[in-house]
Amino acid sequence: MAGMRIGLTGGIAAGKSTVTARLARLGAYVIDYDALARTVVAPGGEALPSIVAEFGPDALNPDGTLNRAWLAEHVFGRQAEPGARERLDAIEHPLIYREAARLENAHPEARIVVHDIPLLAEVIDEIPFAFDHIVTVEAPEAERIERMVNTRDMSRQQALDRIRHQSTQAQRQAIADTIIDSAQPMANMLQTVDRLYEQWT
Ligand SMILES: CC(C)(COP(=O)(O)OP(=O)(O)OC[C@H]1O[C@@H](n2cnc3c(N)ncnc32)[C@H](O)[C@@H]1O)[C@@H](O)C(=O)NCCC(=O)NCCS
Ligand SMILES: Nc1ncnc2c1ncn2[C@@H]1O[C@H](COP(=O)(O)OP(=O)(O)OP(=O)(O)O)[C@@H](O)[C@H]1O
Repeated sequence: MAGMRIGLTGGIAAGKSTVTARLARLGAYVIDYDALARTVVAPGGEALPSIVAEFGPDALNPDGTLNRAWLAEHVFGRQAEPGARERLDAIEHPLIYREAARLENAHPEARIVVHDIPLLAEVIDEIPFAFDHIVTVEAPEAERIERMVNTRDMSRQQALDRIRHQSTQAQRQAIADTIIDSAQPMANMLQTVDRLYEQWT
């Protein structure tokens, strides 16, 4: 691709979507990996039959859609079998990368392409893209837990379980060349994003 490819990551509820929304407004083309993960498990999506083969028919709701809460409990929950999350990732990740490549190819005009990848630190050695810059959005764990409990209908335990299955801030910072502090006031954070975009263009 002719433009610049940016990898954007951060812990759960750190503020990635807030940052990517701003970047999209400034003109970047954003590829949202959480959205791609939802596409591949949608009815008719390629991952769904493999998930049922791996985790059993309980992984589906009666209407044939993926039972996300059931699966989240079985891959992130206290009682999750060891390796369950890795088995789910092995099904979904190759399909997500293929879809991301297709989207990129469909937007050759984009000068800045942002891959919004919550798990970039986990997949850095397997992902088939090279990034010109890697940005991580970070806020203290206690603040992220508050955000999840207050705005996402998650219990404190569910928030902690999700964090436990992710890379640490130090691991994300080790792969990043830019850190956006999302504990600072929103207006300041957005200004930081605007300045970054200016540097890239
Ligand atoms: C297990 C699933 C069905 C749970 O769905 P749920 O609606 O509860 O969560 P959602 O998809 O909205 O994800 C919210 C956040 O959870 C975290 N998360 C999601 N998957 C994973 C994972 N495999 N490992 C660690 N954290 C994860 C990310 O921070 C993500 O932003 C879903 O997360 C999933 O399909 N995960 C595997 C695919 C994946 O790797 N997704 C991340 C894209 S890189
Ligand atoms: N600088 C900030 N100051 C105050 N609140 C913020 C700031 N940045 C983000 N938030 C808030 O934190 C919450 C989580 O932000 P956002 O949804 O962007 O995170 P995310 O990293 O995309 O989450 P996920 O990992 O679940 O995809 C939102 O309610 C958002 O408004």
